[in-house]
Amino acid sequence: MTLASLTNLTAHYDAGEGRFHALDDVGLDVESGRILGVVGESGCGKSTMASVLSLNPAPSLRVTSGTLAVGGKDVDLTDPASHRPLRGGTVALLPQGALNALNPTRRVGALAHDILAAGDRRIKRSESLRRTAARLEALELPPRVLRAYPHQLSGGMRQRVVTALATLRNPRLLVADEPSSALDVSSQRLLVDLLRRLVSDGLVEGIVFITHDVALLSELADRIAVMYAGRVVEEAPARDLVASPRHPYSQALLASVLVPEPGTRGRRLAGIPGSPPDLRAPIAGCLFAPRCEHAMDKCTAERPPRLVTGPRDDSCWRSAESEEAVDAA
Ligand SMILES: Nc1ncnc2c1ncn2[C@@H]1O[C@H](COP(=O)(O)OP(=O)(O)OP(=O)(O)O)[C@@H](O)[C@H]1O
Repeated sequence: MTLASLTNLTAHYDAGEGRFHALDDVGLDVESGRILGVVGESGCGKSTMASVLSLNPAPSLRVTSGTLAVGGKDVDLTDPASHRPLRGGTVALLPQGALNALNPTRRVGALAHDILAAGDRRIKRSESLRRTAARLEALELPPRVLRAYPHQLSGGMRQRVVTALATLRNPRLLVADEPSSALDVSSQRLLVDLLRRLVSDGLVEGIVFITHDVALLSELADRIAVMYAGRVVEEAPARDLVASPRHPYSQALLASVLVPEPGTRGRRLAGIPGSPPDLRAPIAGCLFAPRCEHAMDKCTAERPPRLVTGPRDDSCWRSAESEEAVDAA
């Protein structure tokens, strides 16, 4: 069952005399009880999309179209005034950087009370603390954490506290924006286990997990969406996407993290030649065409359609034409 549907999200930043077209007709579906991973290079619009999806759009961002259907409601993403009642309760953000996400001058218990009071102004402090202690325990944190200031906690504990606070109001949809990027490998693993547990225990109904780390997503996510220059270019079940990416950008992205280092058991980061397009001017065709070894004339002239085949879809003229060839045969 679909928990949340994002459709037709288009947004830009005002950049000096022009516009920076950060998101262009982005659409995503999150199934109930599932984790959707979103992956892409730095600057492709992941955090911008996370800010809109979690109903906390970046202040200078102008959303020109977009709807989020979640929990039986259709949210008009161009109208931030309508977002407040849903923020934190229906949709919540698990932000980047656990240390910066916590006010250093307040104890964890006080931060938790503020969050719960935002959803229920009459909640008593004792009730807030009781509920928070239970959530901390579920995340294997001792009750003493309630009295601690953020700087008194280790990095891994802080990340778990941020996770506890973000999910305190049992949001239906949790948007996790690179929450693991600053963590060491063992803290990263704990976080991944924790997020899986939050979904399987029903404390959150679904997660959108944003990262540039495909290897991490291949373990965590049920489905993966690949973003390039403000567009989703491919979406598929995680296993299918990792085993047989269809869009040339997905292929290049996967190759860039999965190239074995000669003579070692490690894996080398291989760059993708060229650089992402300048999004200050509208671009008619496929945004990856200038870097794509398979590009045809059509690719630079016309935006490729989104081709849905079974549980996966991609937006590439090569896929569209081979599908037409199959249909014609
Ligand atoms: N306030 C802003 N004004 C103008 N442009 C911005 C602003 N914030 C972000 N951008 C641009 O929008 C694009 C998308 O940025 P965003 O932070 O969403 O990318 P990202 O995929 O999350 O990158 P990273 O992985 O590095 O966090 C980038 O090219 C960025 O330079």
